[in-house]
Amino acid sequence: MSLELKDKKRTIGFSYAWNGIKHVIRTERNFRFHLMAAILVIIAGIVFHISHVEWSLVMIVIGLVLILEMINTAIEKLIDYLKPEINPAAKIIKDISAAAVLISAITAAAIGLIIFIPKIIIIL
Ligand SMILES: Nc1ncnc2c1ncn2[C@@H]1O[C@H](COP(=O)(O)OP(=O)(O)OP(=O)(O)O)[C@@H](O)[C@H]1O
Repeated sequence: MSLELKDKKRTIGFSYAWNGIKHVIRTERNFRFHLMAAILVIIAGIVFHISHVEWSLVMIVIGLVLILEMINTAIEKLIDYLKPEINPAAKIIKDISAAAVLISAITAAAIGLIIFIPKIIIIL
């Protein structure tokens, strides 16, 4: 495959991914909430001068929550496409997918508290 064709395919791949990101921002309230929370945590990280290791942990959990929120949305859409009617299997698939997001959010909140609470206590 020529270098030019490879570049073109890569650009098209990015544009599809960007399209997916725009879609979840526009349509998913939970995703917007997690994105806002991520922005606030990044601002807090700058304000409190967190360390490189702390930044790495913050970035990992922010990525984890946003990625799982997107996968959850994709699973919901897939189920709605394949099984739009009420169905017990559809229910449990969606419930498990939502539970994955919840666990990632709890993990992120726990890491946020571990990093920021001691810094807030020092200020107070
Ligand atoms: N086809 C279905 N059959 C049975 N239960 C369903 C079905 N679709 C959704 N549910 C139940 O409703 C819950 C909410 O599903 P829904 O697709 O509305 O997602 P949501 O959490 O409201 O996400 P969003 O707000 O992003 O649409 C599911 O977790 C599941 O328990």
